[in-house]
Amino acid sequence: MRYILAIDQGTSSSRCVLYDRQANPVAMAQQAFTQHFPYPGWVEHDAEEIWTSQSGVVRQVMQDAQLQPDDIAGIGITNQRETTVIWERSSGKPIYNAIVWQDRRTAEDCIRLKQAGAEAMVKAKTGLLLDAYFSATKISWLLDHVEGARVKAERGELAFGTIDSWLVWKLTCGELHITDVSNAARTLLFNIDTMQWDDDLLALFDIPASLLPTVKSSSEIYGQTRNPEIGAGIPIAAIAGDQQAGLFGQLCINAGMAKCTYGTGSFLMMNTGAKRVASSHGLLTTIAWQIGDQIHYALEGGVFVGGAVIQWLRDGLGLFEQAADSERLAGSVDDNGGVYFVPALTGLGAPHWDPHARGAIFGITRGTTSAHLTRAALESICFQVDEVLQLLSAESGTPIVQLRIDGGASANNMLAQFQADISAVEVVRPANLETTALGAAYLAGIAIGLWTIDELNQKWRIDRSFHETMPPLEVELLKRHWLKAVERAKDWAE
Ligand SMILES: Nc1ncnc2c1ncn2[C@@H]1O[C@H](COP(=O)(O)OP(=O)(O)O)[C@@H](O)[C@H]1O
Ligand SMILES: O=P(O)(O)OC[C@H](O)CO
Repeated sequence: MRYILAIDQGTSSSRCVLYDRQANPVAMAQQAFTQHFPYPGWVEHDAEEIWTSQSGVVRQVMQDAQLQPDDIAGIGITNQRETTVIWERSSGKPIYNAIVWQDRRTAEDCIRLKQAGAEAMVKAKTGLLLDAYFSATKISWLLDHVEGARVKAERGELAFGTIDSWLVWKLTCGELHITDVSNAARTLLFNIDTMQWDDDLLALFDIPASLLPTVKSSSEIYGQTRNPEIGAGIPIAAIAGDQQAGLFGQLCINAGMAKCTYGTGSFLMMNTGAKRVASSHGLLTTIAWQIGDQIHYALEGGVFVGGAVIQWLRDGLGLFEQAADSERLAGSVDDNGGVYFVPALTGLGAPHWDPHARGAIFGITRGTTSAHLTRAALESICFQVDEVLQLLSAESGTPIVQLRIDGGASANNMLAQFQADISAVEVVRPANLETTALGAAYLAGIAIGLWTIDELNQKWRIDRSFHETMPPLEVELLKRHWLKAVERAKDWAE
């Protein structure tokens, strides 16, 4: 019996899931790690702690299932994207904490580059926008602010990687410095037409090419583990960014299929097949995956605060004890009572991209209760997703009729029903909600020859699907108020 091990390195925790030959999950371990917030708007992780938490859960799963390295046919890696690590090639030590995708410290740098007219080129080559979210300005910041870093980088002594590269480096004890196309496509340095690191972009951000990893496909045997903490000789067989792995794990394998992950943020992604669809409304064009020489592109919209608004009601306001209690509380009233909550707690992502927007609650009256507030918060997750969904349908030219959902907040039936109502789509929740790890495992199993895409497609199992029931006039009224609220929350912070 041989197993596939999926490493899922997320923003708040490191997870490991073990799958058997039929791709059934058989063991799982998870460990949270420290979030560092040194200044307002800054978010860092200790890259060494990422490794120790990740290797810890891998060891735990192997122990629980009583496995030796020989029992594992391959490892698939999936990871929080854009988060930037630079380390010394000789010692393998990071020169600074990892700068996390949520970190806004380079927002002003991006504004300056935009004012200098760089955005059109960046967008044409990368499919992305000039925003602090992506890796490039984080790399420049590290080179400019860590003493001696730029000189060392120019001498070829440093390596840059997103979290996948860092994990592969650690797994192979520095033998491999690689990434895959789906992660490279999030750096602002990778040309998604030529599928190469781009000299013009490297010059724009003043980044030496010697820092960069070699770019590989998302599903192939790159090499073997060498690290004694895990065990030697296990093939590393897949790498994909977590949203792209989620799209694959949801088996959205054909053009036009879309998924939404409702986690801390909400991430919508549509497979656009071999076609690169450009957006003129703030969506991102990106690479979904490469298998063999076949590349799938995707159109994406990321909403920064999704389930996190429920966390805030729980931890910041103490309205309930568990996130799941939000469903009962919100369900205790018939409607939102005219309350609209714009959860722009860290600014607004797609499609507005307003770093200066802030959270705001509108329509409060003397009759407003915690139940209305909670209902408005849940609805806000869906309104934000709906804005992206409508744009995805319009810009891709393929109206979304079915949305496959996953992530922690997708367990909330009220949320799923409201999404179906306001977006007029069938919302489908699969039986296995760990789609990110599953996608990484699928990609690894394909590389090893354990299964084919067609076989995987047979494994798709639905937990529940939700259909629209709300009268169109009511939907229109709700959306009109939502848009009014969003406009008022914009451009607040100075
Ligand atoms: N039943 C629920 N209803 C609404 N929100 C929920 C529910 N369960 C979890 N959440 C929210 O989902 C998020 C956790 O989802 P998860 O997929 O684990 O996130 P991540 O991978 O981003 O850490 C939290 O922000 C939490 O508030
Ligand atoms: O770790 P997650 O699930 O919050 O995902 C983070 C995304 O990859 C950021 O782009």
